[in-house]
Amino acid sequence: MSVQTTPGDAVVAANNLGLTFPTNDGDVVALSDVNLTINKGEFVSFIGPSGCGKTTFLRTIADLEQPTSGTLTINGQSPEAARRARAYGYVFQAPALYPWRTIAKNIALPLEIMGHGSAEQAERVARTMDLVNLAGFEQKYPWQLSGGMQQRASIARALAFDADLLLMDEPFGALDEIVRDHLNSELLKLWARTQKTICFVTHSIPEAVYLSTRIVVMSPRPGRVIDIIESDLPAERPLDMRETPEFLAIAARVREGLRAGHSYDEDHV
Ligand SMILES: Nc1ncnc2c1ncn2[C@@H]1O[C@H](COP(=O)(O)OP(=O)(O)OP(=O)(O)O)[C@@H](O)[C@H]1O
Repeated sequence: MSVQTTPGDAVVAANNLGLTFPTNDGDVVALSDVNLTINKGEFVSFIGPSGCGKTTFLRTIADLEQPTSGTLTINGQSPEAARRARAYGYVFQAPALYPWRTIAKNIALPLEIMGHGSAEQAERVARTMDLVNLAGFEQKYPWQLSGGMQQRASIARALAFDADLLLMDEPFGALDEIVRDHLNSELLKLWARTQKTICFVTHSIPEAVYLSTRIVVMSPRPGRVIDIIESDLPAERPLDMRETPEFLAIAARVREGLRAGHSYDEDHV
């Protein structure tokens, strides 16, 4: 399945992308024949059951895994060149903050590694902490913050070097629903303010529909894209939009795609 686009706008372009892991129990096809173009400023969610290759796709974009077939470019470059150019920020499932560093020092760490001067570091830390509504918590340690605040700090860390592309692997999966709702609407505002391109992995249909301009439905064994759903929901999305018929219609289509992927498994396993 592929989506046509103007060449210059493509941030991520996968063509017949495949990735097979050799294991003791035989080959695991984590990605098979993935064709997907993600344009500048899109918010694309990846949804599918465990093992369908969502994380592997993000890790391949980030040059943490190597494709075994097909091609993948980031801003027209190889993943390796994109990594060297710091083309993306990566937010992991768990906040992964260093407990011995303050929140400000955690956010500054990649900037330190990149050799930014201390004034530049301070300016960027202040700006990104403000963006995720954490101003005032600079000198706290991770354990002094709630789970949601820690996850916001890790988003700030990914934003700090101001890459245009943000890769987010189930960042809110471990949070309770109220906090998750709040962070979902915060993330949408942040996306609107920064105009970044976001690739977002989730297991939640409402989360995918609420956040995305496009939803990529994936299925396992082999990991592949089975549907790409365009959202025509307005950019302004209050949380109660999730009860509207338009929202529920998109959610139903995602659910249908997931079900179709599941029956494929039953037929072929
Ligand atoms: N390094 C590895 N070596 C061998 N197999 C791997 C490796 N990494 C991932 N896999 C396998 O590749 C498949 C895709 O894994 P991946 O983590 O991308 O799935 P996922 O959709 O992100 O799952 P989840 O929702 O559980 O995070 C799985 O079958 C997984 O076991």
